[in-house]
Amino acid sequence: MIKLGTRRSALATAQATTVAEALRALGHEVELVPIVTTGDTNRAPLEQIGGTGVFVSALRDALVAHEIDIAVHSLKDLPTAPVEGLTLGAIPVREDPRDVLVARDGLTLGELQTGALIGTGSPRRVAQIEALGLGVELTGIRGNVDTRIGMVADGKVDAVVLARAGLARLGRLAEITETLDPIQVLPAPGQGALGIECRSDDTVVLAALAPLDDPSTRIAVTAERQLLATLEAGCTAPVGALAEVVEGEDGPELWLRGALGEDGGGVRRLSANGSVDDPAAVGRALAHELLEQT
Ligand SMILES: NCc1[nH]cc(CCC(=O)O)c1CC(=O)O
Repeated sequence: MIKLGTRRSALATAQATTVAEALRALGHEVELVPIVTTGDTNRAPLEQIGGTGVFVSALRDALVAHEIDIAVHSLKDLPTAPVEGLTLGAIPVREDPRDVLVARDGLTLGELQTGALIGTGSPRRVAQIEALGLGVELTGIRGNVDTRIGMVADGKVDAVVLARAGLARLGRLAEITETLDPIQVLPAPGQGALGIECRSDDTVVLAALAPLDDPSTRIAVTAERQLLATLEAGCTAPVGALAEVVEGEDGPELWLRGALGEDGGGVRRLSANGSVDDPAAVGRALAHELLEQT
């Protein structure tokens, strides 16, 4: 029996259930174990209570304590620093990584007038939307996907920005009014991908997870996460990154785009192509270029 730990939110449960079903389809017995994290019980702004890592540490503690064998994370919430004794046993095929707008009356970003209120608690989304110069107001909000969409329905804000992947997993794609082009808003590193964590010495679970891994997704998110780590940025930092394995003239290549919000407003943006054999090097190099850009 494989014990799979999950947070109780609708999104976390949907993600955990998908992984449990995939493992069951391969003939494994899987039990879901609910875990409560600080991020679920404390409604203060994430920056005050330790960033999105708060969603993760309780699950990691449960893994180390053998209370669970597998933790399913949204990869974008997983801190980049490695944890002794734990490893990502599988990174499955990622969902569409882009951000989306859910606005009143079917509006798109360009149709929101000066002074319109957009709700988002993400410094990355704030930096990139402000840099578009639309004259819209941004206000910090928190809460699960349902709460955030509810703020649009209640008229508290004109629009919210969310990850498309979350809405896909909750069956709520119909509420999207615009999918944002990464040229305007680059998603968070790892957005849309799941990270399935287990103990590094658990050979039985590692073997069970191996068929769920998608090498192209792993390559892409490795570059994105190394870019984030090199910028020494936390999960709530104004950093966007998106990598793809594309077909180049001499075979597959890694294409990485990065965005870094600056203190005084404005966003630095750069792109690079590199080798799929060393995605971390591609992420590191682009991070250094972003830091040197003035
Ligand atoms: N920050 C919370 C969070 N963590 C993962 C997702 C969506 C799913 C994903 O990106 O894999 C979301 C919601 C959102 O940003 O709208």
